Amino acid sequence: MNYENAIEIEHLTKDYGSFRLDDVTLAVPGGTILGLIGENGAGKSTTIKCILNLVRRDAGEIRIFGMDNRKEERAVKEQVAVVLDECPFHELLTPHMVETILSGACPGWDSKRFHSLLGEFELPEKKLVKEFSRGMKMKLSIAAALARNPRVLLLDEATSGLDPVVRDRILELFLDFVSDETHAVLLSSHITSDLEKAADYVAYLHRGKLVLQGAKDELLDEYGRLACTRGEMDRVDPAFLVGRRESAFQCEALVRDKREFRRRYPELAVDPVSLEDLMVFTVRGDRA
Ligand SMILES: Nc1ncnc2c1ncn2[C@@H]1O[C@H](COP(=O)(O)OP(=O)(O)OP(=O)(O)O)[C@@H](O)[C@H]1O
Repeated sequence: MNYENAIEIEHLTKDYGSFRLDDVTLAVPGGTILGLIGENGAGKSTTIKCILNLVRRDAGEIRIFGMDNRKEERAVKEQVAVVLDECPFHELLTPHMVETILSGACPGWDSKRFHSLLGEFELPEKKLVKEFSRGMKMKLSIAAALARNPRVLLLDEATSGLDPVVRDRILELFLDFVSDETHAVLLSSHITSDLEKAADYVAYLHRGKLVLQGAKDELLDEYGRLACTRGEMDRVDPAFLVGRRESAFQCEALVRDKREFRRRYPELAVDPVSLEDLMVFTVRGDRA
């Protein structure tokens, strides 16, 4: 791995007994957004907490722009801002008070940016956090994270409480953020359509293991969706198929190596896939 990478995770393992995050290796190059997808309990938050050192890993290495996240924890913390699915600010604070606290505590704090984001997100500066809706709390957390002027943004389900219009604007802000190659975003989300819009890379965690990862456009290009009769499906080389599902009327499966498949079976139609198809069929394949 080279140090153009903003985040490097190598062989990360965390064993909780009943759950094991198992040998996860991934990299997020500078200037890009990686979408971390996976079902509930797949290990997305555990991965993010390991990057932040909030959870002690059992094995593996994590580097932020080449800095070891344990040996150089302080320097790493200055470069990384995080938005978790819970608002980190006390209920009795106002955005104005949040700014007073964070401007003193965070060396790179950008007051102008914070105020402009508060304005854009229509967040009242003098209202108590406890009177905020879930979406308003999320927006405040995102505004505070961006105003810290980090190089790396980690977002754990940070857009899930937001309406589509606000989510769209926030994705634009993230895309804007990574237009600087010294920045990067790792965004975990169940909303795969958001990742389709914004992510350059996708990593799919399933039961603690990375089952799929790569450049989003390449993954969407490599796979296809096949719907045909059982007789047709039975003729297909199973090596092409992921997560076959049958009903009384038709068979469905994800097809890997779509181009080669089309060459071998020109009579069978293969449709484009979404990230959601990739998730659902891969899990189905695992259960089969
Ligand atoms: N402190 C802990 N002690 C024991 N097990 C834990 C602990 N924290 C998390 N786990 C387990 O680790 C597994 C992965 O949890 P994690 O929160 O990383 O999943 P996730 O992919 O973020 O899920 P979700 O999409 O539901 O937020 C779960 O089975 C969870 O119960």
